[in-house]
Amino acid sequence: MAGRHRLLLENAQQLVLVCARGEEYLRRQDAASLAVLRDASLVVGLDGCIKAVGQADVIRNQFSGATFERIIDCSGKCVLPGLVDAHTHPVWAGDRVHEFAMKLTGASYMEIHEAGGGIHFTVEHTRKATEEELFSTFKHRLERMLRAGSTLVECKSGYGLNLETELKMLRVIERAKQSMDIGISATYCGAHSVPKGRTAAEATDDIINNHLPKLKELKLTGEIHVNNIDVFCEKGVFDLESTRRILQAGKDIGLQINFHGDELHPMKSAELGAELGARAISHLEEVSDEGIRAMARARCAAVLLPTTAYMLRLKQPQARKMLEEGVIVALGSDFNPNAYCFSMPMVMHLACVNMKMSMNEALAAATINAAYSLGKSDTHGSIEMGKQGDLVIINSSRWEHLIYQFGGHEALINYVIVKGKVVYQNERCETSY
Ligand SMILES: N=CN[C@@H](CCC(=O)O)C(=O)O
Ligand SMILES: [Zn+2]
Repeated sequence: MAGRHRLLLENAQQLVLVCARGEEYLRRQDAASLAVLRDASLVVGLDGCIKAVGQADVIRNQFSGATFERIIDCSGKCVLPGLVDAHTHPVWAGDRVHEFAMKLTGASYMEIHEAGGGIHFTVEHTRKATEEELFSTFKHRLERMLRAGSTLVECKSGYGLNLETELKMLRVIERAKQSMDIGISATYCGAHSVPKGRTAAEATDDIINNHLPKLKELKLTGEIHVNNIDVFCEKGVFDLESTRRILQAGKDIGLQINFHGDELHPMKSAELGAELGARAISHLEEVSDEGIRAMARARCAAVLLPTTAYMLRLKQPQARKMLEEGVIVALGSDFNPNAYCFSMPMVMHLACVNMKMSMNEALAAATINAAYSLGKSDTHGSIEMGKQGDLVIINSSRWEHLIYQFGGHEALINYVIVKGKVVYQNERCETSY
């Protein structure tokens, strides 16, 4: 095939497709065995989409007359799809390192929250920050995520709680969407906590009567494009009935339901999410057996967050039971001032060790299934013809090193590529033996 193309990756030792038959998600056995090619090459076109993937000699013949803007020799290296981080809170001011110290000496997440810290602390600082300050720290965080291999990231608002600051956060997310290489799925999370001085019922009414109509208006004028609606459904935050009202109202204006549920107490969030047609529910440390079955039936993704369970010393979500029951399991970093982790490779490692997932299951959860949780598996999450050319190249001859080397991704990741363009090249990359 002659003509000009953007990128040729040649002769990778392993090319991890994840899946190869246009699957929207992988579950049960399909998540346990991934599609991997050996001695393979890949071509990305000028439109940023994958044009061909296959055995190196076949691709060489097929593209013998073609020219490429860039060619990367991948001998001895592995190529994987860009990682997808299904859950983050990356726009905020005011870190909480002091609370980390409190938690280490025994304070629980909810004790700190009820004493006015936690989310409230971050809300106070985020309300005071300018849009420019928020954008600058957010941009820096996104760059760190990209360097750790994430090419599509879900990003929540939720440290404003009042309309003014929620919109400020969403404008910051929109600006990054328009100006940065990394892909973003934007989530309105105005129901992340009940604002000080209000009841949950008052906050619910405010969201339904004021916040959501404004979001609808801004979508119509093209100023802000929000994809998902989120609520923190938790004892002492938003109960099941308020959660239902907010999520339904969000769905009515075209948002995908993707919310926090069954984290610290069993709330029947999973049952509610399945009933409302939620795309995804995050956390689920306290999900019921019936909730798991309902999620499997409804094809509602479980977004598991290993950093949270680890840092808060919570009981681990029952990943094995979910996988056995046929739930679509995805992973997220949950980056936020409580869980300060940018790295999906470390998240996958924790999911394997603490939640007993296999490395194949963890990679499926951090690629195609995370993409599904954001309604994006038609364009992201696997290396298949027609999908966006979002890729990670690691300097190792076995892809599993990306999970195995805990915290080792900084030396291991050689290139991160978005739409066929190298957006990060690691000069200090080392060969792993
Ligand atoms: N649980 C609720 N929300 C976040 C924590 C946010 C925060 O503590 O600032 C989470 O997913 O872990
Ligand atoms: Zn969260």
